[in-house]
Amino acid sequence: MSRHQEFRSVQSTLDEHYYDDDDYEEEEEELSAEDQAAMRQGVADVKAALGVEASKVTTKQIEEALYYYYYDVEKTVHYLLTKFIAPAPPKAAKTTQKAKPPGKHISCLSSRGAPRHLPGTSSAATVMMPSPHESLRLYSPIAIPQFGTATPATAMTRSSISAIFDHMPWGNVPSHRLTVFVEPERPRGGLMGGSGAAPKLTRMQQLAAARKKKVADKKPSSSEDAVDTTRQGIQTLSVEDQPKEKENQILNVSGGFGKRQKLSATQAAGRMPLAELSREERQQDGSSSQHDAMPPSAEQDSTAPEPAPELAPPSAFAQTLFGVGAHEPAPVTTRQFALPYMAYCPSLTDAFSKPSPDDVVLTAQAKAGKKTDAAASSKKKNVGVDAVAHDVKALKVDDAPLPKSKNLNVLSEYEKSKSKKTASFVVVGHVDAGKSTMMGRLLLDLGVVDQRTVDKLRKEAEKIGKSSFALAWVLDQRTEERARGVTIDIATNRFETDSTIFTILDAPGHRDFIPNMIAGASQADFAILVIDAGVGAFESGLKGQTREHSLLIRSMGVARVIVAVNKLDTVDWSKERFDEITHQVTGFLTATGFQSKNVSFVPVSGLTGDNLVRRATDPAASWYQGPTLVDELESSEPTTRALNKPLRMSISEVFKTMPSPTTVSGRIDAGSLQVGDALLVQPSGEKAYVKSMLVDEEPADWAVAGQNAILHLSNIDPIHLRVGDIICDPTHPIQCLDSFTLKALAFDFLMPMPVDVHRGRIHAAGTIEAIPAILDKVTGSVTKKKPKIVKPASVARLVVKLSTKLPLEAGQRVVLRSGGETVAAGLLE
Ligand SMILES: Nc1nc2c(ncn2[C@@H]2O[C@H](COP(=O)(O)OP(=O)(O)OP(=O)(O)O)[C@@H](O)[C@H]2O)c(=O)[nH]1
Repeated sequence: MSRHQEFRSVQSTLDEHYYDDDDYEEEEEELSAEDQAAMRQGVADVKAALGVEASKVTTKQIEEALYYYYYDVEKTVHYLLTKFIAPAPPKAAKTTQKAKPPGKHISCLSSRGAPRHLPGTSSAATVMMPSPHESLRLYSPIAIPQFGTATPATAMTRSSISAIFDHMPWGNVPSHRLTVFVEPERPRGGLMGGSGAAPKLTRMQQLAAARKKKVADKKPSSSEDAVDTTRQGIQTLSVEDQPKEKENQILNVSGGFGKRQKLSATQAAGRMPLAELSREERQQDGSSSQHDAMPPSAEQDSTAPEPAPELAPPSAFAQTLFGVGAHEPAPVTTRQFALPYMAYCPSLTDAFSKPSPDDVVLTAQAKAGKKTDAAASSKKKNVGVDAVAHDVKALKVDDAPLPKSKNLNVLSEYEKSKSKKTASFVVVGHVDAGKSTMMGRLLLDLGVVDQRTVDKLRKEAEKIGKSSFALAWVLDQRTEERARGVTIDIATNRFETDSTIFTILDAPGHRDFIPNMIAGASQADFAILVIDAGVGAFESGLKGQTREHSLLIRSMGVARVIVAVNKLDTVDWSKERFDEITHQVTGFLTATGFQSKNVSFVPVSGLTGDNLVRRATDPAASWYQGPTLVDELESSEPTTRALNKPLRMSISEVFKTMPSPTTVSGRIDAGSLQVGDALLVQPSGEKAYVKSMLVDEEPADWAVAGQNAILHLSNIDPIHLRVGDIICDPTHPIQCLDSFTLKALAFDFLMPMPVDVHRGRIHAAGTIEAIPAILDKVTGSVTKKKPKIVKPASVARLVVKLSTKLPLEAGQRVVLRSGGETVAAGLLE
């Protein structure tokens, strides 16, 4: 392909890509009067300048040259001289061919993008000469982009095309006159417009970019190299190079955070950028860097080495990622800013980085034992001694000394002791039956609470319009309970008679608090069932919690119940009313499973105290000459104690006391314990030791089943202790189960269904998974296998699955509730 063909190809490509036919307009109009005048003057001037040589060129040639040089006489003369009058001798054939006026073969672009030729001549046929500026713009490598992206064809031929015009005089423009091309601002968002954000890459471009990034990432020989590279980069980010010592001094005093504060303060004061701040600091130090001293002109000189930019110190995040590096010089550390918690050592990891206190003790004990043997066998070896010394040292640091045990025979101590009997009773009954008032009055009459206290409570109760609840407030001590006038949780108190120490468990009557009532019932030896003798109240109670509570206490193993027929003062101590209630409740209780010999009735008024501690003074009550409530309580024999069984104590409360930050209280259900004993807490599985204890509020060395004890524990964190947990003998631990079989009395229809499982103070979600059998109530033998449903009042064997593991074992009493109702209760098999 000849150069001309090559150029035409390029030209056509450019035309094709950048010019629409619509934009192309032939300028066929005549010269304006102004142009004609300029042309006439130009021709005259050129001819005058050429002198005799003017005869060698035609007027038309002069006009065309003038036109294309915009009437520039000097350029026109130069052109005519070099082209027509005294042309340079041809160098070679090829060059000669090159010297032919290109305008004969090409049409060129004006600055507007249209060919400039003398009006009245054909664009294709007329000699067309691009101005030097136009040729530069067209063929300069930087000129192309202004029209958009060059096609591959133009890119390939661009360099070769520029050579075409090497010989042309208008190509020899002095460098100082060359157009300096400033690349125009690219349209925001690319040629297609858009937001100006990075254009969306195509799938192919994304893949290419990912591949490129992958190759770039692989460049460091190893990951360490990469980290080093990054670290070096971070190091170069440091603002400070010179005033290291001063910086270190500052940090030695205030630490990294102090430095950070200093910087922040300065920045805040001056509102200067970090880079300027750094320079400011250096100047203060009197050690301006070379870079700082450089004048702005020098900084801008392109021949000068690229000045190091003002760099920010590595961010705290970068330092967190890459650290400081042991080999790095101290100044780098001066730019460390303290992050919150950077110096914090998580106690959890530390907690497991060392042996537990128990492990240390056991190891020390084991080694101490071994040491004796080792010393006897080989005294020459001092290794064991060092080990024991180390362990002893560890003991001093980590562990509280273990409580000493007196190694008592607790059961024989209990038998020898002449202490009073102990008994716990739960007070149950329908809401507002008068349970709390009755217990408050009992405590007042027994002298446990003095009259002044009750008067004070009465005044307080009067303020909120609840003066009738003054006695109830002796037990209902919570603000919410007092405000609402209902008991919410079990309230405990204690009193003594001549023969027995009683613990009161005052249960809430409201159906919303049945779980708390169950918790109270699980600790009781017997129960007082309070019935409101008022007209209508008894009847509604029998349908409500009188019935449910009776069922529950029986299911919880309570065999003895004293029925206190209360508020008889409101019915004028009517004997008929009392007899009626006695008759109905006896039938109901015996149907529930209580033996009639274990059920007794006392007509009382909790408000006045009649027949509680003393006999009724109201003459209307003279018809009753039977025992008072306290008499009934004293005559109630507590159930047999499981003294010889493994220790089981359910936790009622966890609290702090002076002798121990970890104190628990509860009733000992089985077994015994003494100070110094090791205990196991389930379900946490944590071990603890009995540091000291109180039994019935008196310091004691031991405690047995049936007693309420307060234990001060050591070597355990309170986090492992919760209300309802079981404290047991580590050698005979209670198991934690998530499935069990229950022999239950149905209070409602039962089938495979979700239930709440209550045992003492703990409860969890569960499901009746299967009903293997219906049992005979008396003999316990199977009457029907795998029933689909269990009717109320039937006894059935149930398989219950729990959502979580609970400390459970055979013989324990469990209550199942569903939809806020008690549906079954029974014994774990
Ligand atoms: N007239 C009379 N009123 C009584 C008697 N006993 C209690 N009351 C009143 O009955 C109301 C309820 O008494 P509480 O002792 O709060 O009843 P409760 O059974 O403990 O209530 P909950 O525990 O919330 O179920 C109070 O206003 C008492 O003054 C009584 O023997 N005679």
